[in-house]
Formats: sequence, C-alpha cells, structure tokens
Amino acid sequence: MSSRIDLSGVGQVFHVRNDQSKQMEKFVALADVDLTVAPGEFLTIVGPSGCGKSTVLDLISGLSTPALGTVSIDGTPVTEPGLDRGVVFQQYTLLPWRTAQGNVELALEAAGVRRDERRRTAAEFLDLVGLSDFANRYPHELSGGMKQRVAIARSLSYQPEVLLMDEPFGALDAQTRERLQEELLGIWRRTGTTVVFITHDIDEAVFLGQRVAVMSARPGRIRDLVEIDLDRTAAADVDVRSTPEFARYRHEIWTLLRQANKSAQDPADHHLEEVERVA
Ligand SMILES: Nc1ncnc2c1ncn2[C@@H]1O[C@H](COP(=O)(O)OP(=O)(O)OP(=O)(O)O)[C@@H](O)[C@H]1O
Repeated sequence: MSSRIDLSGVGQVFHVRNDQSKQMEKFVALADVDLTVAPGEFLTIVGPSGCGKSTVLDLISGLSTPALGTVSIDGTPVTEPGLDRGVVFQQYTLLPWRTAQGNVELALEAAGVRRDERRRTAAEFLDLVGLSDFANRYPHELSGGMKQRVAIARSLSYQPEVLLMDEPFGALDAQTRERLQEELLGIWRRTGTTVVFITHDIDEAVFLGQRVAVMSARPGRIRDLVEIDLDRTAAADVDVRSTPEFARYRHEIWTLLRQANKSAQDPADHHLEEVERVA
C-alpha cells in the first residue's frame, strides 16, 4: 500500500517578532514548492538548517496547512493528520509508562483495532524491527536505537501509505544509525510504503533515497532533485558507501548544498519580494 504525494505551488508564512522593531512581521518559510513523490518511492530531503524541511513534512502530515498552493495525497487535499500517514521524529516520542508492546498498541488503539488483533499486530511489527525479545521492556530500559525502532514499528503498525521521517536517526551513534538505515530499507522494500525522509547527513540521504531533494533557504525551495541509481540490495556483502558511484553522488549533493548555503547568505535574495507576493 502506497500513495502519491503532490505539492503544487506551495508557500508557507509564519508570523514572527522583528528583533529590532518588536513588531510582528511575516516570514516566508517556503515559496513555490512543487514536488511529486511517486507511490512507493523513497525520497530524502537535505538542505541548510532552517530552510524549511520540517515545514514541508508538517504540511504533508497535515499538522499545518499551506498559505499558498495545495498539498494532496492521491489527489485528495491534506487538511488534517490521518492514519494514512505515519510520522517518526528525531526525539523518541514513546510513552514512558508503557512497554514497547504497549507503545506500538497505542497507535492501533487510536485506529480502533480490536484488542486481540492489536496484540498480534504489535508483536508482528516489533518482530519486523528486530525487537521481539524486548516487547515487555519500558522505554527507559531500551537504548536510543531500540526506542527509535519502537517508534518506527508504531508508525508502521497501522500500515500507513506514507511514512514521514524527520531526522529519525539524528540522535544515534554512527554504527546504530547505519544498521537502522539498512533495516529501514528492508522494511520499505517489504511494505512498499512511500517514504519522505529528512536528514542533515549527505551519506544517509544518498544511501536511502531513490531521489534526493536539495532545498535552499530564504525562502525555502526545492533547488534540485537528484536521482540515485545504486544497487543497495548488495548491502549485506558489499559496502555500498565506499563505492566510487556512492562517492560521486555524495560529491554532487555536497556541491549542491554548498551552492544552496551560499545563496542563503546572499543579501540580495528575493525574500522581501516573496513576502509581498505570499502575504
Ligand atoms: N511555528 C513557527 N513560527 C515561526 N517561525 C517558524 C515556525 N516554524 C518554523 N519556523 C521558521 O521557518 C523556517 C523553517 O523551519 P524548519 O523547521 O522547517 O527548518 P528545517 O530545514 O527543518 O531546519 P533544521 O534543519 O534546522 O531542523 C525557520 O527559519 C524557522 O525559524
């Protein structure tokens, strides 16, 4: 099960207090964002800090609505959060008084799933993320990587058609992170879910994404889309990350990010013009 995501002419504006004048003013966080994510695609998004990556994810998840343009899932405009979209954040968002199993069941409760089926499905998804032996542990008894796996199991348990991930592995050590990246690719292949994954890490973006979207800031835009053609199924035997193809993609994204950072620092940007247009 997977869905297509469309962002068309999307702009987002926030009201912020000007440090000098102390007046409220409009801040254009996103402008002219056009993006289509195909059903079952794995898209990663990179960009300078504050360029609007989380804002894009919030719009797709329905946590906010755009000031301009439309966001739709399979042609239906997104107006609020829904169980067709699962979200995983960087911070572990587990309830401390519930076990791993209980945390996964929570999402199924919200989806109205019957008790016995909840138990069975939660166990199945904990197994999928390799945590069957830890089902009865509480969050404080789990490592950071395990907590994040529970969060992933919880988001997958109600079988969303879209999985939105906002730097889910950002707080993990390098080894755990690489292992979870490989596990996530395996889960994605098995479930066929459409994934949008935000990261600061170029290697992570190249390793996971079938395409990498590079954003620029002030205002946030999709600056480039790079197709990544790597054979990741060989990951178990071959260190894909050390191949010349991987290095080429890494350099390409690195160069685009450098350019995106430079344009963000350019004082002659179109920021004010955009404010006028979007406001
Ligand atoms: N609710 C809000 N009110 C005011 N400004 C906001 C709000 N949310 C985000 N912003 C601003 O919008 C811009 C984009 O924020 P966003 O969190 O989407 O960036 P990001 O690319 O995800 O950043 P990072 O990589 O640092 O996590 C930033 O300048 C941020 O300060």
